[in-house]
Amino acid sequence: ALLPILSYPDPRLRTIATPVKEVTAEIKTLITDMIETMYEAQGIGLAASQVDRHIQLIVIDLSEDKDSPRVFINPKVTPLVEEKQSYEEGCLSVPDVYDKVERPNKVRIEALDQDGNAIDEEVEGLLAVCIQHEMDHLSGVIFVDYLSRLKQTRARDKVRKVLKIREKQG
Ligand SMILES: O=C(O)C[C@@H](Cc1ccccc1)C(=O)SCC(=O)c1ccccc1
Ligand SMILES: [Zn+2]
Repeated sequence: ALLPILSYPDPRLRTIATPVKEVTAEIKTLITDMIETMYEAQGIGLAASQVDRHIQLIVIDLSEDKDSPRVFINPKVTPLVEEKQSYEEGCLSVPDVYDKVERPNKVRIEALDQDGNAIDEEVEGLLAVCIQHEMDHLSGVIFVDYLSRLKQTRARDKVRKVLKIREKQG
């Protein structure tokens, strides 16, 4: 099922997500719904926080054919290099706003997958950027928080406009 995505500056996006204790059937359904919602919204990632579920769960799919989703439960990210790379980020909770954010380009990701198997990988490039962007969501951080006050104000105005247009489209 498609889930509603919270829009900036909704305060619920600032909630700190809690660890997943057990991958229940309900959580497996949530994972399926998040993947469907991510594809429909044309995103490459989605954090549970964005669909108002405050548990440490992320889905990502960087594939061309949108047919290889990855699930990260209770993820932990450790930067592996000092230098930062800047990347033009977007966010499904801040529609039509894109801006550069600097992040470490290579990170170690430790997590569980939906079957409870351990994930422990070194990743770089867009996957590293996306994982750090999603991890921020689980800590109540949104990428516009890294931008200037002026850009944050512009982002709020832009989201308001986009939501009005979407309302009219019904
Ligand atoms: O809001 C989200 O978490 C999804 C977000 C993930 C993300 C995209 C780009 C950089 C970091 C994190 C999106 O999928 S935004 C929409 C999108 O598909 C996209 C935007 C910019 C670059 C590449 C993809
Ligand atoms: Zn986002």
